[in-house]
Amino acid sequence: MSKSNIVLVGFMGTGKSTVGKELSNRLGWTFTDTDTLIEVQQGMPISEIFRLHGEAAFRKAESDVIETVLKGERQIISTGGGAVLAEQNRTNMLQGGFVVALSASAETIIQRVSQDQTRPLVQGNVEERVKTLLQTRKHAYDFAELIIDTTQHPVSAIAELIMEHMKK
Ligand SMILES: Nc1ncnc2c1ncn2[C@@H]1O[C@H](COP(=O)(O)OP(=O)(O)O)[C@@H](O)[C@H]1O
Ligand SMILES: O=C(O)C1=C[C@@H](OP(=O)(O)O)[C@@H](O)[C@H](O)C1
Ligand SMILES: [Mg+2]
Repeated sequence: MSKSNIVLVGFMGTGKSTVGKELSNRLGWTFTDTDTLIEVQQGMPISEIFRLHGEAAFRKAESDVIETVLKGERQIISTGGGAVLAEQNRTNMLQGGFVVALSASAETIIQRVSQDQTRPLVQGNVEERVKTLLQTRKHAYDFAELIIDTTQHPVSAIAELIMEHMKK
């Protein structure tokens, strides 16, 4: 494989953080979750960053982290669901890594994100918020080099699919 990082993108709840950890364990590559890095840098959870500083400040931090992290190599980089919205981030991802998009059915996403109520963009009526955002971001992940629907697959199978693809 010519590219030295794997970048996971996709809507909230498609499994980027979970699959990223699994891939990192299997490949022995460093695991980096951009959300976790931002939380460590700012010393507070994502929900607090949104609440105290607003989404725009979070997006700026996210772009900075993506640019910095992509300078390294042999990393599995799990991004947040909105990281792909900025064109510069998409350009950096494609330049610095092999970009894999994870997807899932709306029902699956609703079920998965309902179990963890910390995501600031899907507070309140989770079903309605997810459906609206899914519509807004319908084509946001199309730029990826590989797209995997995770609805019917366990995490281990998704990691294997990605590893199989890297061998080609
Ligand atoms: N393939 C899968 N099958 C079943 N549950 C999954 C799968 N991938 C992730 N999950 C679960 O869905 C939830 C969201 O996963 P997470 O990795 O945080 O997604 P993301 O980082 O894309 O928002 C977690 O509870 C996780 O255990
Ligand atoms: O879709 C989004 O805009 C967001 C997704 C979250 O990450 P996950 O996709 O890992 O849940 C996190 O970055 C933040 O809450 C915003
Ligand atoms: Mg995540």
